[in-house]
Amino acid sequence: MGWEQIEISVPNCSSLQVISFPVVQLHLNRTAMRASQKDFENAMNQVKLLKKDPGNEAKLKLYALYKQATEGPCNTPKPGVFDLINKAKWDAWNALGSLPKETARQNYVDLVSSLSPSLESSSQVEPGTDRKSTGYETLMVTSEDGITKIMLNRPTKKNALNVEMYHEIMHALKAASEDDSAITVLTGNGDYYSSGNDLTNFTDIPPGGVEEKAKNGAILLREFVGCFIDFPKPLIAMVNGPAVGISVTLLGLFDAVYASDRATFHTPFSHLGQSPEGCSSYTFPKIMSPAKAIEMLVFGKKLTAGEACAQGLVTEVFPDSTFQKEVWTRLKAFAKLPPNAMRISKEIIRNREKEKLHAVNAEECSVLQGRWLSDECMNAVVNFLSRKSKL
Ligand SMILES: CCCCCC/C=C/C(=O)SCCNC(=O)CCNC(=O)[C@H](O)C(C)(C)COP(=O)(O)OP(=O)(O)OC[C@H]1O[C@@H](n2cnc3c(N)ncnc32)[C@H](O)[C@@H]1OP(=O)(O)O
Repeated sequence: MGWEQIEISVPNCSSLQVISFPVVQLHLNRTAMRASQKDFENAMNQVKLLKKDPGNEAKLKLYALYKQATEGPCNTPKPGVFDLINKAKWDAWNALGSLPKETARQNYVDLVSSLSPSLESSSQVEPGTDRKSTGYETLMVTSEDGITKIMLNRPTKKNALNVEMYHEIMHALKAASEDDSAITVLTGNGDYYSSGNDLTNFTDIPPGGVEEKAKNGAILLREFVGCFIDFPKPLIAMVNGPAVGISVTLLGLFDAVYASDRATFHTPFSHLGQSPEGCSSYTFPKIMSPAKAIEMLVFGKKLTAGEACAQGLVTEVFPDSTFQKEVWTRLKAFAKLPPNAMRISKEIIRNREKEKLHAVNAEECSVLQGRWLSDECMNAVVNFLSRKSKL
């Protein structure tokens, strides 16, 4: 690891002290952080180029965010009262509590950018533009021909949804609901549509323990699913490959689902000691009959694209070789229709169900919060993470 000495004066200590500040972090889990490493490294390099000393407060904040972003919440013993430098560093890090690593990384980049306004980070958007195409760590978002495309972009992780991705999808949906596009499309980059919830989300336990983790997860999930329930424009899923877990259940909230014949649809909730979400406990029985919904949601039966289409979950299936071309041609034609008429028609079709869907969402999240604390769930996650089991 490379270290750069940064001088810092500590309150109650008259002399200038020196702390070591990591500028290269070779110990990072490179795979997990790959998407953000460039911005993060750029920001670390920018720190070295600062013309003015940012002051102790900012330096401690940078240190704390760096540690949180790379190691997670502070869990080292508190230094003694006379160890002033290390105590100040520890206090700053510890004050970040359970702030997610991804947020800490972004805050670090933002802080560096605010300290050096002339040095723009590559993750920053240009003035006057929104976050389309740039600024997302886990998504590629573009807007063209009246269509906003939100592409899940963690192909090496089969587009598993980590905490950052949940937040970014909510942000992208909000932006799409306000932009001038007529329709919005969600799809995946690479061979998968999505492998569902990132099971490593369960590993980052905050100081409040697993109960706090489960509570925060339920709050996030409720807000996330709520964005799909309330999305005002036609929302279309282009299922380019296998879909698992929450990426399947949410499909019941889309207005059309087009699938490649390579796609499969799998909700192995019982195998994972979990229970259905995404309003699927309500939408799936309505879409495909209670018995078929139970085969999927309770027994974890995996459907082919053809089967999912026969049961009404998928609108139409296309050969993989022509999937992109055929679906985009169709979507471009849809996007030329009068946008207000489409929005109003969607509203009249969906609105009377909205209240019910929000109630279902709340109930599912509350049940899941309990499930996440069960031995059945914890064992399933541990088995996956220790590579003892896959779907
Ligand atoms: C705020 C919380 C909200 C929670 C909402 C509740 C949501 C519930 C669900 O979505 S349940 C579904 C959870 N998903 C899974 O159980 C899938 C687990 N993954 C697998 O079983 C397999 O990875 C696979 C079948 C999807 C693909 O298998 P294979 O083709 O053999 O590829 P790899 O297993 O080698 O995967 C490549 C790479 O991706 C990582 N990865 C894949 N899926 C996930 C995942 N869901 N979570 C975390 N990581 C995942 C995998 O570990 C490999 O990483 P590596 O190369 O080893 O670093």
